[in-house]
Parts: sequence; structure tokens; C-alpha cells
Amino acid sequence: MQLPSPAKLNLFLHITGRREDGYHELQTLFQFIDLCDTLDFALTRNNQITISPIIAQLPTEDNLVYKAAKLLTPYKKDPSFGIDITLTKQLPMGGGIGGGSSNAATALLALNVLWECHLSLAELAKLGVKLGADIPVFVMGFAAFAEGIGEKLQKVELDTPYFLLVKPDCHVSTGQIFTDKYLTRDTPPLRISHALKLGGHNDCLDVVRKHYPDVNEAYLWLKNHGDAKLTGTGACLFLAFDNMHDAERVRLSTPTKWQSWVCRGCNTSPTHDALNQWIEQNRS
Ligand SMILES: C[C@@](CO)(OP(=O)(O)O)[C@H](O)COP(=O)(O)OP(=O)(O)OC[C@H]1O[C@@H](n2ccc(N)nc2=O)[C@H](O)[C@@H]1O
Ligand SMILES: Nc1ncnc2c1ncn2[C@@H]1O[C@H](COP(=O)(O)OP(=O)(O)O)[C@@H](O)[C@H]1O
Repeated sequence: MQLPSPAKLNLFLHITGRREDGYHELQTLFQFIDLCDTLDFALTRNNQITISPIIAQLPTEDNLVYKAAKLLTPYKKDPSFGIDITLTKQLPMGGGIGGGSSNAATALLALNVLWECHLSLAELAKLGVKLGADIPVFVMGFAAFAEGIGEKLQKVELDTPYFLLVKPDCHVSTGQIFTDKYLTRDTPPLRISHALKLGGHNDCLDVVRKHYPDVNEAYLWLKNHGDAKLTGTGACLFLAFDNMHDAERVRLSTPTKWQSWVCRGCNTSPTHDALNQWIEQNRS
């Protein structure tokens, strides 16, 4: 089974409070983009979980894909089931586009089928949030207005513009941004109808720009070309366009020291599209 594992954008990210456990209450708008990692799954009968190739500075036990497979182990139909996973990365790590969370969700969705666990999407999302606040939206697979720590999801249908995505040459620590004392944590909560009509901003932007000069520089550069936004806690920034041609034109002038892509917003996760197709083809 081969599945794409897409990135997400936070079209806005408002921090509305802080919980006693230190996690922050958010209101955010998630949309997927068609920029993806790829995961290949081969079912085995040796009760082992393997992931290849080795990723530098990411021991297998720390890989969210491995952790997701471990979480699902108690639900296997046959205890001898194992899995060989090939993870082909394209998404930058620590970019605020949720690559690791997406990979974990893709593993949960694939193994639920291959290991015949028969968990519902809601059950998988509940397991996934133990590994990361961003995992439920990838498990559910629809563009969403999210609250709580990002796990309370309301499905939305959004325009699907082209995006220019730019990755400044740094890796932002989500934990560092959320512990900064100058982070805005009291944005008044909006009703979903207002949030969708008015749009929003990213409360992390100022703190990320302060700590990461490269993000600041890329933000100032992109701002000359439109309404530049930060996704999640960064480092990636994005601009929306009505058509691919305009997005490509700006991308071609983007300083080469920053990685850049043109991609398209999608309201359904490509993982779900591919998994449904696989299930259809393998129905016995
Ligand atoms: C900010 C967001 C927005 O989509 O995205 P990223 O920039 O990471 O992609 C997410 O909420 C990130 O989700 P995720 O990357 O899964 O974070 P987690 O592993 O759960 O948490 C990393 C750390 O960030 C802080 N954290 C995270 C989420 C949240 N709502 N409040 C927090 O305070 C906590 O300190 C936690 O220890
Ligand atoms: N499969 C994975 N892909 C990417 N990062 C992973 C993975 N498994 C664990 N991680 C860890 O999660 C961190 C955050 O990764 P990622 O989700 O890509 O970024 P972000 O949360 O900024 O969007 C990485 O720096 C890495 O240490």
C-alpha cells in the first residue's frame, strides 16, 4: 500500500488561552496542500515494525510513524502482524506544515486497514492526539476550523487557491515559541461564521520573527508580493494566489537560499483519497 502524506497550512492561528498543563487553547483554520511525503507499507508476519531509510538525527524510536504503529499494536487482529514502512520525505521538518504529524496519521490510517484493527476515524484521532495536537486533523482528513489544542474540529469548505510556500533556512522549535513570555495568549475567541468571513492572523508571528532573523527576512521579502502569512509556529511562510502562473512568477524571483514550492490547497486529504481507492481495489 502506497499513500501520500500531505502538509497542512494554518490559514490563521489565534491563541485564546492557556491550559493548566501548559498547552494553549487555539482557534485555527487548517487546510491541506498537495505537497506530500510518501509512505509505503508492506505487511509482514514477524511482529516487527521497521522504518527505512534511516533519517539523520531522528532515531527510529523517535519517529512519529514508529510511535503511531506502536500505539496501534494492541488492536492488531493477529498478534503476528508486523509492518515494513518506507518513508520518503519531501516535507521539511520543523516547518510548521505538520509533516511528522501527517506521517503519523497516515500510518494510523494504513495500519488500521492492514492490521484489521477496525477502529473508527474518531477513535484513531483520539489515539493520535496523544502523540501531537496536529494529528487529529490529518486522521479525519477534512479542512477544518479547530479549537481546543487543535483537536476539536468542524469541517469547512474553503476556496482552494494556489500557494507559494517558502521555507526560511531554519528549524523552529514549537515548544520554544509556546513558552515565550511575550506570546499573545488572549485573542478573543471568534464564532466560526465570523472567523471564516473575517479571516485572521497568526499570533505566533511576532515572536517567531524576533527569535529567527531568517524568518523575519523572508517575511519582509514576501510582504512585497502580498499578504504574507506564517503557518503554525513556522518556519514556513505562504502567500495565496488565484492562479498558478502568478504563484510561479513570484517563486522564480524568490532568493535561492530559501526552499520554495507552488502548491494547491485541498479540502480533503490526499491520504484519504488514495486509501479509499486502495480499499476499493482490494475489496475481496
Ligand atoms: C502550532 C501548531 C498549529 O497547527 O503547529 P506546528 O507549528 O507545530 O506545525 C500545532 O498546534 C502544534 O502541534 P504539534 O506540532 O503536534 O505539537 P505537539 O507535539 O502536540 O506540542 C509541542 C509543544 O508545543 C506546545 N503546544 C502545542 C500545541 C498547543 N495547542 N499548545 C502548546 O502549548 C507544548 O509546549 C508542546 O510541548
Ligand atoms: N516522520 C517524521 N517526520 C518529520 N518529523 C518527525 C517525524 N517523526 C518525528 N519527527 C520530529 O517532529 C519534529 C516536528 O516535525 P514536523 O511535524 O515536520 O514539524 P512541525 O511540527 O513544525 O510542522 C521534527 O523536528 C522531528 O524531530
